[in-house]
Amino acid sequence: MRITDNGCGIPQEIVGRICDPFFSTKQDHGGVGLGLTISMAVVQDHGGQMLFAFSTGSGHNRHRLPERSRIMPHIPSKHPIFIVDDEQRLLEGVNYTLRSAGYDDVATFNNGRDILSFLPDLECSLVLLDLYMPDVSGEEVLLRLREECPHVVVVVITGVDETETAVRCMKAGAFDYLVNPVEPEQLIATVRRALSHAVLIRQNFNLRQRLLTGKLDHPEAFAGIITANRKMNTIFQYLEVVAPASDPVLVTGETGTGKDLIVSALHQISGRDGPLVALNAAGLDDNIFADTLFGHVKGAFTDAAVARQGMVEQARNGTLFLDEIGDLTLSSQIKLLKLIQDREFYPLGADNPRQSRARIVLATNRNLEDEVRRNRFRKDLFYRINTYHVHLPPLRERPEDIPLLANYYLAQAAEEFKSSFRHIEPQLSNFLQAYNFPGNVRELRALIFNAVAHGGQEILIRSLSRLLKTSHPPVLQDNPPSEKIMLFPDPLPTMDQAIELLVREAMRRAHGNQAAAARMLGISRQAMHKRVH
Ligand SMILES: Nc1ncnc2c1ncn2[C@@H]1O[C@H](COP(=O)(O)OP(=O)(O)OP(=O)(O)O)[C@@H](O)[C@H]1O
Repeated sequence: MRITDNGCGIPQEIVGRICDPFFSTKQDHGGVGLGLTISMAVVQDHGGQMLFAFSTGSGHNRHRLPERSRIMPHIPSKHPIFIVDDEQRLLEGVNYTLRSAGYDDVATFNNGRDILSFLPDLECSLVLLDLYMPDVSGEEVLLRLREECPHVVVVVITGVDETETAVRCMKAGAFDYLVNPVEPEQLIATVRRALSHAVLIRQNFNLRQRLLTGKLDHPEAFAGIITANRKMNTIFQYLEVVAPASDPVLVTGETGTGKDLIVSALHQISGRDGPLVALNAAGLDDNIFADTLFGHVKGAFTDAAVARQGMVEQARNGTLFLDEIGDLTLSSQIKLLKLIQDREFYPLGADNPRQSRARIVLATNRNLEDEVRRNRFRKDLFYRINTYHVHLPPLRERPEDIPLLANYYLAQAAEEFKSSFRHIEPQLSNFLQAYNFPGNVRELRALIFNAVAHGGQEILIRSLSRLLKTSHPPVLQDNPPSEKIMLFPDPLPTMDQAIELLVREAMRRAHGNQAAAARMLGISRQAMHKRVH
């Protein structure tokens, strides 16, 4: 079902349901040939449902639509803009400028009362508001909008250049205040800024809602990511909020934390109709990077017997995933920055640029801030790709996931090797949790598969014991010191055994320096000396 703002294509049953109490605007686009004069339908995203209004051509009867009939099934609408002005000429002028600039989801209102009749369900992104109107003034509309629809951005456009009024409007929450005559360029630039602001407000709002409910809209997209960790769940919620946007997403985390899985899930919920196309940038020199990404035309260089389509084009309207972005050469970074900023690129040998519609997602296991400090990663590129950023916690910071993942991989390995080792006992789980897994989930998987392939539980215990001897105990780094969690084996060691272990660990970390080890444990040097000997 498609409903457009000129009223065409409105199905009979919907018209039948809502044509009686109608809502009017000054715009008149003609009828739809159903024996009714429908002048406009405004279609909006209404939290999973659709809200729409339409009017007869006469515009005499103005009623608020009853709740029931205004709520319809969801049809996504990108950035609806409402213009409110009692002067027909100005209303049409702004409408025309917006549509000429490609904003075709625009509705017009010739008075403030009509727009207020939609509150609090007004689901547009931006209202361009005249101040001086009969009936209800623009200032009153502004106040009600700020109060009841805080996610809607309001730009005041008025013929009166009064500082006092401008200050009052800005204080009341207007995003900007423009004085007529407004140049088209100025209007478009303001609308662009206001819509970006609206996207941020909405994302913020959605994120808060999700965090409050803790629910996911697309649990199926994350089903392959085994976790019981709260932080991971919050990351899923964040991804659901930013998935429909077009700005880049940066995914960081140590090796083996599941960045690839996250990118697949993000693509799945993005609603994009193109494919997910992935490029691993590690080890690519600048020429190969450019050729792989942008392609070339036939004859671009000696061996270019045929044209090559680059990955940007292959991704179409989908997702372009650039992995190991921290390894890009500086010259490739410039090319990538241009692609992200201008959304266009030149295949090698092409005279004209091509447009890119793909959403760019980037991943790295490096600390990009460090790389920027060391002048190995461009600061401008870092800021440009850092708009949406998720950092996956390492496995040692989500110990509750270790038994889950171990059993998950054990089931797979037991099936593959026809093994009877099919369950990890709690004691063995504790043993696993005592290891810090520098290779994260990938390492855990290899450990389990290797054990099952070579004999089962005994091998797992032996491998783990060997690993534990040379590794640091896993301490959660991001909690305040008083809340640091240490993982203990089961059964617990006795007091003496625990003290002995602590002393040994402190001496190891202090490279045998007793004074330094004593400071670590908060005891005197003499006490340390006694413990060591
Ligand atoms: N939470 C998880 N649930 C199930 N499998 C996982 C999970 N996290 C990671 N894996 C698995 O671990 C392996 C490594 O994951 P992935 O390739 O996504 O890591 P990565 O962070 O991209 O690593 P790298 O930086 O080395 O590319 C894959 O086999 C992946 O399926």
